[in-house]
Amino acid sequence: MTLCKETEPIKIAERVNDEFQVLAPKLDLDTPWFGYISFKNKNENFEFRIGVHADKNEKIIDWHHPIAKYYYQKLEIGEEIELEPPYRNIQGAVTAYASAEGYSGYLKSLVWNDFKGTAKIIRLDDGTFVDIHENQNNDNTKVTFSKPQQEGLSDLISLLTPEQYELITQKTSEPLIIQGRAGSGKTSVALHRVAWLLRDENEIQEHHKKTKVLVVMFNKALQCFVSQSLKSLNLEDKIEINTFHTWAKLALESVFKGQLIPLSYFDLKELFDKAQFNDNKKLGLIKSHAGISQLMEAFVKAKAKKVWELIENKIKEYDIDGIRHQFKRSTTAYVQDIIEFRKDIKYRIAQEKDEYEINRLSQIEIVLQNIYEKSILYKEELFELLNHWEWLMKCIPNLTEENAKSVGLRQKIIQTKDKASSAKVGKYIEFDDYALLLRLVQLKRGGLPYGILGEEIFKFDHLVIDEAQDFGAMQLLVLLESVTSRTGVTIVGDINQKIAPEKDFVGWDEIAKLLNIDNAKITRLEVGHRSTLPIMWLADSVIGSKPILQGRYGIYPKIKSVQSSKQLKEEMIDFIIKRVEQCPNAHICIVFRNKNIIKNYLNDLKYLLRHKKIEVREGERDTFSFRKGVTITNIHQIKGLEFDSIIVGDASENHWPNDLDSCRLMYVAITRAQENFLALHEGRATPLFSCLNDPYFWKPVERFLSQKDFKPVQIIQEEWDEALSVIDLEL
Ligand SMILES: Nc1ncnc2c1ncn2[C@@H]1O[C@H](COP(=O)(O)OP(=O)(O)OP(=O)(O)O)[C@@H](O)[C@H]1O
Repeated sequence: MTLCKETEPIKIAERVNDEFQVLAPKLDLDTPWFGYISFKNKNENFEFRIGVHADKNEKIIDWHHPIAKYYYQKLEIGEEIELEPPYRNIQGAVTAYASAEGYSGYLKSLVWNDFKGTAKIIRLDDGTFVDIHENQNNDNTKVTFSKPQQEGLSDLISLLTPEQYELITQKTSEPLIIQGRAGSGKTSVALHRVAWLLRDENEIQEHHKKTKVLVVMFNKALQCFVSQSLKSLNLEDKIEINTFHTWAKLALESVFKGQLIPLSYFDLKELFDKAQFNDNKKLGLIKSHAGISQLMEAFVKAKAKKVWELIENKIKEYDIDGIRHQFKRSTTAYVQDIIEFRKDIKYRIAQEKDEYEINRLSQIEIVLQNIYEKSILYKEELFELLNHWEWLMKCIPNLTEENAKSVGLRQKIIQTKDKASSAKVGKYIEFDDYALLLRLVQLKRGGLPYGILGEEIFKFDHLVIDEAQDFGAMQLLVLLESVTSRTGVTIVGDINQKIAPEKDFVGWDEIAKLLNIDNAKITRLEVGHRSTLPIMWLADSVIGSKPILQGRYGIYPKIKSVQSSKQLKEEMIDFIIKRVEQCPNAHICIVFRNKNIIKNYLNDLKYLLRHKKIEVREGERDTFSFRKGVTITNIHQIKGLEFDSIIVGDASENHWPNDLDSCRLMYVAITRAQENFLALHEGRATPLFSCLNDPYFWKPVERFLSQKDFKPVQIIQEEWDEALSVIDLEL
């Protein structure tokens, strides 16, 4: 079916709708294709439809195809394109391009661009099509259509901006570091990049035993949210996606085979209280300092030297043919070297017939086995390392002797809990020890062990770190060492959303240094796509960031004062009922900074909304549900997530004073909202919203939104120079 010959956008949408109904059942997709581009030269018209999957018979190319690049580049109508080989015979001027979104085989929306301009057509619930581009206004309730239920990151293959497309398709010869505004698509770009790389056989070979791509984040609920989007990206079962905590725990369990017991925050508190030890948070922080890594490296190097001297000494009388000299002696990975050495000796024994030779080699094997067993006492070595206060002071700048000694004492309390009298340490560790132990294993083995016997080393081909701002230096280092090449990494984050204040973020330049590429390109994504422009404007003002006038129109965020908690609940109910009437699939999140009051609201709201068939539930870690309805949760659960609407239920000064942590947490809360943001407060309002007292605060947004198409006005340098050039001076 040719679309480019039709000139009426509504008719085009109807034709696409017919096409979708025929193709969708066959291609088994909501949206059989999502992108369209046509171009024309003197002799020919070319038309391409772009989909997630190619279908030759239906003339659909997939989004990896080189021609799809022109769709993503959002060329100007009339712009000439000439394809690179082998498609050189395809060339002409762009006549139209469009993006389409379907739902259950029907066209849901179509953005059509041709020489007449842009049309944005949507299908209403009654099956008719309207062009909403012409009728845009600030009220998102005027055009009613069913927003589909969203249970994971929405699929945006069709919507990628040219900048996002370029990042996704960047080769792995360079690491990708992206920082950017909330909702600018960082997580989405990282996942699409993995999907892109997994399609390209030259980049990542799929491994038949273990997945070769690791995606790590900090927040459990975000991991669940993102996991729900993997199917549409064709990434299900192809990647490992985990929180750092779970990934590190699993990795350590395979090393220690059940000999580790992590201590919770409460266990630690009890331990320190009992020992009358002041658990100074700062002391815990020392463990995630990059200096410890240098110390560890020096420590392992020294051990390696000693161990090889010992091996030399012990086996020289049996090693008449100098086998020991044939083996690799890495500066740090001596445990792996011993494993290889022992494997070879075992092989020689198996081949040998001569009894004397077998005995001789067996003696060597016994020595190696004994030394190997003593070399994998990682917990004991960590204990030794942290109890050397002089070493700690050398590697961590400005560390006082008192604090250095306290680090050791603290470690003693943890690691000697319930230990057997014959052992140096017990089974207990704290969360920060995960990274330290893994790093120690990596140094001594050259990577993390893998395979039934644990003798092989496994590395990922590609690593994605999401929410990088919440990782400590040691955790980042462990992750970066788990990937084959440091260029095979995608790291994304936003310092304004740092909600783990106890960890010092190493900074973007430092990450580039850790990657050993000091000049690595750090890309910044500026446009927030999740929230409307008014919501982003407020969020940027809360963190004092320079706002940008770009984005979707929408209604203004509200802050309301209430007199009692009864009235607060009434306001919530009123908001929820109205919003669900407008948008039945909306997922509304009520968020509190104070975790302890959630249960109280949960029960009351369940009761008050019982007749409206609106589900109310608590959101917590991996039990977080992303279905329509109401989720009540605390601020630390929602980073990276998105909701139709956000209500902050305790927006008073008590809970949200004007400090850095509050600013960042409030920024996270505001930017989770796609359409609506409401803050309610009993008592004095948080000073974070004082910008709203400025009568001019919304003026720039109002002016911008009143423009017909919301493109920011760009002034190019020449225009600027020309406008300001002074030719005659009237003196
Ligand atoms: N080019 C785009 N067009 C339309 N929507 C987009 C685009 N890019 C991203 N989005 C949408 O914006 C939302 C935010 O995307 P994503 O979660 O990837 O951003 P983020 O930068 O990781 O956000 P945050 O920092 O807040 O976690 C998602 O719903 C995503 O589908």
